[in-house]
Amino acid sequence: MRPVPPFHQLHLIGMPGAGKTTLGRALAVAYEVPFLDLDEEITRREGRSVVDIFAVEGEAYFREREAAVLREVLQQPGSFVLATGGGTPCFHQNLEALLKKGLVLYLEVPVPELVRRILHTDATRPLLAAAPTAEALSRRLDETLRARKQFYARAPLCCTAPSCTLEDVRRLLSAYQTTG
Ligand SMILES: Nc1ncnc2c1ncn2[C@@H]1O[C@H](COP(=O)(O)OP(=O)(O)O)[C@@H](O)[C@H]1O
Ligand SMILES: O=C(O)C1=C[C@@H](OP(=O)(O)O)[C@@H](O)[C@H](O)C1
Ligand SMILES: [Mg+2]
Repeated sequence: MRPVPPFHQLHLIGMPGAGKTTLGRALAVAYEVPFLDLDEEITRREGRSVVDIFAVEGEAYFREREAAVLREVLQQPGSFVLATGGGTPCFHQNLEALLKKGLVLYLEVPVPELVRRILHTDATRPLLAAAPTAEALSRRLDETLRARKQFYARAPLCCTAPSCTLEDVRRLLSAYQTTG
């Protein structure tokens, strides 16, 4: 019989490169629940990549679609793990929607580690495209984090390990259940 997961919906938030998609997928496997990635859901509905949406329609359009698709996804029945996009909690009252429907976990990763990861990945991140060097990327991420911290800080769960593991999340979930 499938074990009951210690959450109804688990929502991962954090900066680009924090590992939301990677850890989210692993958590879904570990807890035997479906995995949803908000960027993928947007891409599927739009029939084009996030990069294309940003390039052709601009960020405001992307944020509107993101907010609409998020609300749709949050209505899905049953338990699941959701990886949001880095900016998701910061627009259109999305954080309130996330907090209302599930347990929100912030992956807090230091900027130098984000820089290392983003430089080593070939997935394009449109908001960081204007940062051609590691220094520029680092400055850009610092600024972005400064603006977003107020949103991320409202998550009831926060993993501060630079490389958050399944075991770290298990501990956080069990401490959260114990303390209420
Ligand atoms: N814990 C980790 N340690 C090292 N690299 C990681 C870790 N988690 C993710 N990465 C790498 O960082 C990059 C961004 O990960 P991703 O899961 O796409 O982040 P996000 O969805 O938060 O933007 C990918 O190349 C991924 O392989
Ligand atoms: O930080 C952001 O504003 C964004 C992060 C991306 O997701 P990841 O955090 O998964 O890279 C994606 O939603 C879009 O490019 C915008
Ligand atoms: Mg992602």
